[in-house]
Amino acid sequence: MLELKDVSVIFNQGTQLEKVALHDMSCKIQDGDFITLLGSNGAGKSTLFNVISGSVEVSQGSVYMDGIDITNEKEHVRAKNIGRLFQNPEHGTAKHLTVEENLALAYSARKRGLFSLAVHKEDREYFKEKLRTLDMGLEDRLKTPIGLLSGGQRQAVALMMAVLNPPKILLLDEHTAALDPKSAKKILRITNELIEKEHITALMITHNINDALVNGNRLFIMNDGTLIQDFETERKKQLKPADILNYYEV
Ligand SMILES: Nc1ncnc2c1ncn2[C@@H]1O[C@H](COP(=O)(O)OP(=O)(O)OP(=O)(O)O)[C@@H](O)[C@H]1O
Repeated sequence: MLELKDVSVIFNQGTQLEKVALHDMSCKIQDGDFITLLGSNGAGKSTLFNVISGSVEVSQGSVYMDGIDITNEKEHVRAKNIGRLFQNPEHGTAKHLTVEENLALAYSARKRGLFSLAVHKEDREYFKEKLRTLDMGLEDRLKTPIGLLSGGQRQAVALMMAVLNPPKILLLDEHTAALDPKSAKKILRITNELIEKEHITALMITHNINDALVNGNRLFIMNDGTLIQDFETERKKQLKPADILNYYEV
């Protein structure tokens, strides 16, 4: 379980540029939750992800994972338990490296705690088997530099990299927003399958209200650095897109 207790993030504190990006935020994320996250631009969604991944220091409050205080744990240490995907598939994959080298980097980092490009024979078979489940023919592209793949194919590999040795928490930061509608749908379907199969706890930021409603078991709505709504399973099921629009400032 992941818990945030009274977490505030204040950028440029004490200067004219001071910005409270998260304001006294508290929430409990249970194992197996798949939370979709909506909110207007600047609401603090990515900052929340940065707090969870450890790439931004909290100004106040605490973060706990499985009851252990990880507030001061460094990002690279947390990376063993936390996978993250970004809007741009280029973020998180190395374009000059082949598909299998990218997978090897991610695999060695989480499995052995070090970065290695070496692809062991048994690892190659494992990567092939995993890529086959995507049903995109990527198992035959292991030796292709990843920069030559389409955005959708590259995001599918990035997703696989994030869930090799399944992390406890998967952070999806608008990971389908840069893809064409068909690829976006496919990546979202694969995301759901992987989350379910590997029992991963996930949070997904999206600006697509429909995606936020049909995916996941819980919905967070943020505004101005605050969590203003937390819809649990049954309440979420009853929501219509028009209900959501009321939470956006006009
Ligand atoms: N490193 C930083 N330095 C200063 N201000 C920042 C920094 N990172 C974020 N902010 C500010 O904090 C606020 C929250 O930003 P954040 O990126 O978390 O919002 P968001 O909800 O993810 O927005 P979007 O939907 O546009 O991606 C914004 O006003 C943003 O400008």
